[in-house]
Amino acid sequence: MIKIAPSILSANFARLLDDVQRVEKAGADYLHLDVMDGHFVPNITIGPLVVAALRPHTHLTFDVHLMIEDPDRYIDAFVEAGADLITVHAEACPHLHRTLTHIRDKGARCGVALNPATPPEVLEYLPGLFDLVLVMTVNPGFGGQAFIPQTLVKIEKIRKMIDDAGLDVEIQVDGGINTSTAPLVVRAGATVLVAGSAIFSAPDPAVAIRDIRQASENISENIRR
Ligand SMILES: O=C(CO)[C@@H](O)[C@H](O)COP(=O)(O)O
Repeated sequence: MIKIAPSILSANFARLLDDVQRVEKAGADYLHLDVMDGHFVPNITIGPLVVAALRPHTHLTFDVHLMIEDPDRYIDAFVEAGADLITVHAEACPHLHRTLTHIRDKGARCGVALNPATPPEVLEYLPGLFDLVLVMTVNPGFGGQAFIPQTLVKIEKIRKMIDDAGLDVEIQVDGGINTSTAPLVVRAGATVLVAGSAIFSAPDPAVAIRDIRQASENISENIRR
C-alpha cells in the first residue's frame, strides 16, 4: 500500500492544528514535519516545541525530517517531543552510522535522506541500520518547487538495492509530488509520498489526498500483477 504524508510546510501555520486534523480525517498516513535551521537549508521552520504541542491532538505517525546541520544535538529532544520516525540527511551527518543507531536506541524509527545530487551508494554501507530512505525530488528548503525527473533513476536503483538485500525499508519521496508525478515515483519504487502544496493549497485537501492515492495505487496494482 502507498502511504501519503502531507508536509506541514505548506499548511497554514496560523491554523496549524486545524490543518493537521483535516488531513488526519482525510486519511493521511504520516504527518511530515519539516524541520529547517537556516544553515543546512536556507529556510527556518519549526523545532521540538511545535512537535510536542501537536502530539496530544492527533494519532498520525510523526515523520520528522531534519534538514539541519549537526542533527545529533536534537535527536533526543525530537523523540521526547513525540517523533515516531526521524530522518536525517546523509550530507549533514559525518557519523551517519552512529546517528542512525542513536535514533533507534532512543526508540524511534530512522531514515536517511539524500539530496538530488547525492548518489545512493552510501546506503550500501549501512545494512539493516535504517527503516526508510527519503529521496529528495527537489532541492530541500522550500515547498512548491518543480519535481526533478533525474531522481527517478535513483529511486529505481534504491528499490533494486533494497529488494536484492531483502530489506523491509520504505522509500519515501519528497518534492513536487502531485497526481502527475505520483505515478512516476511509484513506478520507480517509492512507497511513501510526501506532498505539501498539492494537498494544502488544494481547495479540498481530502480530495487531493484521495486523488494522489488513486493515481499511485493504479500503478502499484499494475506492478504487482
Ligand atoms: O522538505 C521539503 C522541502 O524541503 C518538502 O517536504 C516540501 O514541503 C514539499 O513541498 P511540495 O513540493 O510538495 O510543495
